Amino acid sequence: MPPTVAVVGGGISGLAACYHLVLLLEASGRLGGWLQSTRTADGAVFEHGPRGIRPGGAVGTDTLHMVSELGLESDVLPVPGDHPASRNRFLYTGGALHKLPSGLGGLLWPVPPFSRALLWSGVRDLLAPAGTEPDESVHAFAHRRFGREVADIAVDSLCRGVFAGDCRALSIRSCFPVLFEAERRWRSVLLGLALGSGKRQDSGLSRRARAERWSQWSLRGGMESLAEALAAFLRPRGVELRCHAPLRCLRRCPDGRWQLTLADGTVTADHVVSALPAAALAEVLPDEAEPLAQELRRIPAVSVAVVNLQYEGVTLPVTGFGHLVPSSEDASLLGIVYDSVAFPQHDGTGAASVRLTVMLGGAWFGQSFGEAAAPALLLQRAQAAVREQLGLEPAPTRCIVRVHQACIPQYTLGHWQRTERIGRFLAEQRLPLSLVGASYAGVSVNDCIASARAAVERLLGWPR
Ligand SMILES: Cc1cc2nc3c(=O)[nH]c(=O)nc-3n(C[C@H](O)[C@H](O)[C@H](O)COP(=O)(O)OP(=O)(O)OC[C@H]3O[C@@H](n4cnc5c(N)ncnc54)[C@H](O)[C@@H]3O)c2cc1C
Ligand SMILES: C=Cc1c2[nH]c(c1C)Cc1[nH]c(c(CCC(=O)O)c1C)Cc1[nH]c(c(C)c1CCC(=O)O)Cc1[nH]c(c(C)c1C=C)C2
Repeated sequence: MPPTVAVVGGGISGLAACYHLVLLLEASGRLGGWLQSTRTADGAVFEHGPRGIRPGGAVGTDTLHMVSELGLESDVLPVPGDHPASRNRFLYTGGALHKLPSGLGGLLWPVPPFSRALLWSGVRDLLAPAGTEPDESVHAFAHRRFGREVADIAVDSLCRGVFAGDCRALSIRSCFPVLFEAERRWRSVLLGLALGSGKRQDSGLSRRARAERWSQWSLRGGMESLAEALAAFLRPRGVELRCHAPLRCLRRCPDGRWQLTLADGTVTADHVVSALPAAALAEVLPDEAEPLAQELRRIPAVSVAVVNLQYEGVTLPVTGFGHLVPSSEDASLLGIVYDSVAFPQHDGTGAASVRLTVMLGGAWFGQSFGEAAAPALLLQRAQAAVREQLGLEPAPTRCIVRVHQACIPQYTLGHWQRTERIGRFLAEQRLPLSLVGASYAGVSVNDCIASARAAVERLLGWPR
C-alpha cells in the first residue's frame, strides 16, 4: 500500500503540497488561508491578503507554470513594465508624497526625501568591505552598505511594505537572502545584483511575463481564485480536502505512524506535511517534540489591519502602485496600495471609482491600537490617512475592515539558526514530518508554493 500522507493547513502552501498528495485538513470553513478576495455584485474585487504575485525568478516561473496547468491563463491580469503601477512607487515623508527615484537622473541628483544623490550610496556599496557576521539586522546591513538615510527611510519602508516589520529586528540573511548572498559573493550588493542573475528556463506565460517585463500579476476573480482553482483541480483527482477539521493534537503511534486528533475523530498517517503557521504547529506537537515546539514558538508573526476603501468621483494626486510610510513618520500606518491603478479590471461596473487598501499595524500593532483594536477605530484611522496623505475628502462609498491576527511571520535575527536547528531535530529524531509555508523560508505566495513543492519532491524522492 502507498504511504498515507496528511497535509495540515489549507492555505496556499497546504494546497500546493496536495498537488501530489491525498488528504488535507483545514481548521476553518474555507481554503486559501490569507488568500482572501471579496467579490461584490457589481463585479468589483477587494483583496484582503496578497494582491499581486511577482513573475520573476525560478519560483515566479514555477507559479506561472502551475497557473497554466490550472487553466487560469486567460484570467491572468498582468501589470507590464511600462505601466505606472510598475514604474511609480511613493514614500510619504515630511507630510508629502515623494516618488522613489528610477532611471539615471533620479540617482545623479538629490531627490527628496533623500538629502544626497543616491549615486553616493551606490559608490559606498561598491567600496565598502564585505561583512563578516553570519547574520545582521536589515537596518544594520543597509546602513553599513548604503548609509544611514537609505537605511532609515528606504529600507525601513521596504520592510514595512513586505513584512509589515521593523528592519531593526528583521534578519538580512533570512528576509533578503539575495542581497546577503550578493554581498558575500561579490563584495557589493549592487555588483552582485547586476552580475548574479543566472539564465532562466522560460516557457509559455513566464516567457510572456519576461518579454512584457511584468512587475506583478493577479487574477480576474482575485487572488482567492488561485486557491479555488487548486481545490477544483485536486478534488476530482481523489484528493480529500476537509474543512472544519482543526488538528488538535499530533501523537506518534507505537508503530511510528502519526495519529492526528481532530475535533470529531482521528486520522492515521505515515507522514505529515505541516503547512500551519509555526506557532500553530507548536501547539499540537507531542511532549517528546518539546525542543522543536520551543524553536517554532520563537518564530513570531505580526498582525495587520487591512482596510479596503472605494471612492467615487475623486482623482488620485499621483498614479502608481501605492505609497509606503517610514516608521519615523507614522509607525502605525504602513502604507496605502492604489488598487485601481494596478488592477482597474477589479473596479466593477459601477461609477468610475478609486479603490485603495490601507494597511495598518504590523510590528507596531499592539503599541498603536492595543491587541483588540475596534474595527471602527481602524476605519477612522484609515480614512484620516487617505484624507491627509492623498487629499481625498469625500466619504468612501464602500469600506471593508479585516484584522488579520499574526498574519506575517517575522524572520528576526538568527532565524537561519532556528530553521537549521529545526531541520536537525527532525533528522535526528527521524520524524516523518515536513514543514512548509510562510514561517520558514519566504513569505511570498511564490515562496510558499516553492516550499510545498520542494517538500513533496523530497518526500516522494523525485529528482529536481
Ligand atoms: C495582508 C497581506 C498581504 C500580503 N501581500 C502579499 C503580496 O502582495 N504578494 C505575495 O506574494 N504575498 C503576500 N502576502 C503573503 C502571503 O499571502 C502569505 O505568506 C501566504 O498566503 C501564506 O500561506 P500559507 O499557506 O503558508 O499560510 P496561511 O495562509 O496562514 O495558511 C495556514 C492555514 O492553516 C490553517 N490552520 C491553522 N491552524 C490549524 C490547525 N490546527 N489545523 C488545521 N489547519 C490549521 C489556517 O486556517 C490556514 O488556512 C500577504 C500576506 C498578508 C497577510
Ligand atoms: C503596506 C504594507 C504592505 C503592502 N504589502 C504587504 C504589506 C505588509 C505585503 C507584501 N507585499 C509584497 C509581498 C511579497 C514579497 C515578495 O517577495 O514578493 C508581501 C508579503 C510585495 C511587495 N510590496 C512592496 C514591495 C517592494 C514588494 C516586493 C516585491 C516587489 O518589488 O514587487 C512594496 C509595497 N507594499 C505595499 C505598498 C503600499 C508598497 C509600495 C508602495 C503594501
